[in-house]
Amino acid sequence: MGALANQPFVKMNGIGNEIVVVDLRKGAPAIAPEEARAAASPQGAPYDQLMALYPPRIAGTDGFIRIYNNDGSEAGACGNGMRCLASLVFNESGKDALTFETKAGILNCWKAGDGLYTVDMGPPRFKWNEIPLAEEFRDTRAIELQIGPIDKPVLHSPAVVNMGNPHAIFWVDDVNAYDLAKFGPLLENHPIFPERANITLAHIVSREHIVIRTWERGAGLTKACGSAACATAVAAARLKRTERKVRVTLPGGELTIEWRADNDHVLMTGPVEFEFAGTFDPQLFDKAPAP
Ligand SMILES: N[C@H](CCC[C@H](N)C(=O)O)C(=O)O
Repeated sequence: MGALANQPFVKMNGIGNEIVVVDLRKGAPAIAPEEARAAASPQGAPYDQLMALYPPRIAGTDGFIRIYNNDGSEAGACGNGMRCLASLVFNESGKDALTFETKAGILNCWKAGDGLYTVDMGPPRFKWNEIPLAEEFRDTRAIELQIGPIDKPVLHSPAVVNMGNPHAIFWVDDVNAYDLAKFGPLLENHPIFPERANITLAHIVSREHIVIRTWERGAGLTKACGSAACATAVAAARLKRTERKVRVTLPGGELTIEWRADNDHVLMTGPVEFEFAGTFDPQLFDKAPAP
């Protein structure tokens, strides 16, 4: 019958990034793309990302997490979703620190006080074939890619970073001055990105503050993308335009991102919000929409 029929879920958000968490620790098959799309429909629980928690596969971890975008595709990492899911497991377990296995690696989470949670997103990756890009670029701090007229590009020379998923960051003076709903899908699906990419517009306000807006791979415009905030902070620090610890303002709120010098890991700290709990109606999945 699939994984989600009759399954209880929790609807949350991480600074406006719409997250649904399902606890499949009792065991369930992997979620099929059409099931993920049906679950995200208005009759289900509309979300940007669905976080599915499975039993641990590695001793010492608290679970294995698979992450789905609302178009049914699977994501390696989701920073905001990790905080939401971790907050539920913190409440249930009374632990102070949690470790989860994801497709992007093993991630640690801990309580940062004042209702904030920190996720260690691991180290960023910069090699062209790790992003991945379709062709070799030696310097991924700025790659040759532009959109708009050739002699007067609208957006150009993004930094690219893999933060558990592929990101391209375009530096601009005003993140609201561009039609991201128009340029986002073109860039997300550009042939230079064989696995597509999350597309971010970033304005560096000061050495400690960046403002961003993101078109997410597989989910479109969202109010916040945690891994994009991490990727942007790292890309700006690589260009020596910011410190390694910055405040990142997203349409839905603020995150603190720190790229540690000692172990190269990126730490993301922010709040979570509980919205409501529900159960997926099995009928949703009888007539799962075709791709
Ligand atoms: N919203 C997420 C990122 C989802 C990434 C996803 N769109 C992909 O790479 O497929 C976050 O807070 O990090």
